[in-house]
Amino acid sequence: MSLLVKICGLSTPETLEVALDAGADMVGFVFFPPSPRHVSLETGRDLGRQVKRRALKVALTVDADDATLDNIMDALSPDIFQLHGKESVARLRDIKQRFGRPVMKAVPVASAADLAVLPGYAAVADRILFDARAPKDATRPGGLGAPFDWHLLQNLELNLPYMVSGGLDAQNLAEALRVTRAGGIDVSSGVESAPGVKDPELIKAFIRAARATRELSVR
Ligand SMILES: O=C(O)c1ccccc1N[C@@H]1O[C@H](COP(=O)(O)O)[C@@H](O)[C@H]1O
Repeated sequence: MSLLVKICGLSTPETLEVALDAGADMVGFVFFPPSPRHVSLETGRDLGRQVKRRALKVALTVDADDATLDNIMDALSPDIFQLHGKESVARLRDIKQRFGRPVMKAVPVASAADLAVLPGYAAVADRILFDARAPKDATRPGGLGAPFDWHLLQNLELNLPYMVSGGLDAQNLAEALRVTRAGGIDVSSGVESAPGVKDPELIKAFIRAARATRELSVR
């Protein structure tokens, strides 16, 4: 299986086009007002139309209620929901049932104890995204450009596809993949010149570096 590359937090037609042209497999749109990458429903609708099946559209939400998800479904019609809050296993089940879309559950990682939630989520989620646990006083639970200790996943046995994120960039992604054996990588800050400002050259460099790791065994 080939490596999945997700570019997250796209908010302009220009940078979305760069990511699609460069061969991103997944493009992520953040629907979380405190984030510098937040997009309105209207912008999400326009960006979603622009994708034209060239990549999977991912809607990133944080503990969103049904009404919010209804609106996102209507505007973006995402291929996947990325649930980046404290959503319970039961909530994942509800969302899958109600919206009929796969869900990728973000699991915050700071220590081995954080992996105890995996059996519960693995029973329902379609994919797991391991991200660095945000500090307690952070304004958002992700998108902070901070890595976690990838060695915590070194001996992971998970019967589900998984991706890693958190502080990845073109320079460190190969090592993250080598250690974690993840099937995909997800980036936001590492392809930006400032929070929320995507840099076309960094997007291209990230995807180029990811494709150069093809010889690594991935899952
Ligand atoms: O990008 C955001 O602003 C964001 C807000 C709330 C939850 C998650 C968010 N981003 C996700 O966080 C990880 C790591 O991002 P980074 O590369 O360290 O900036 C990634 O999955 C983003 O999709």
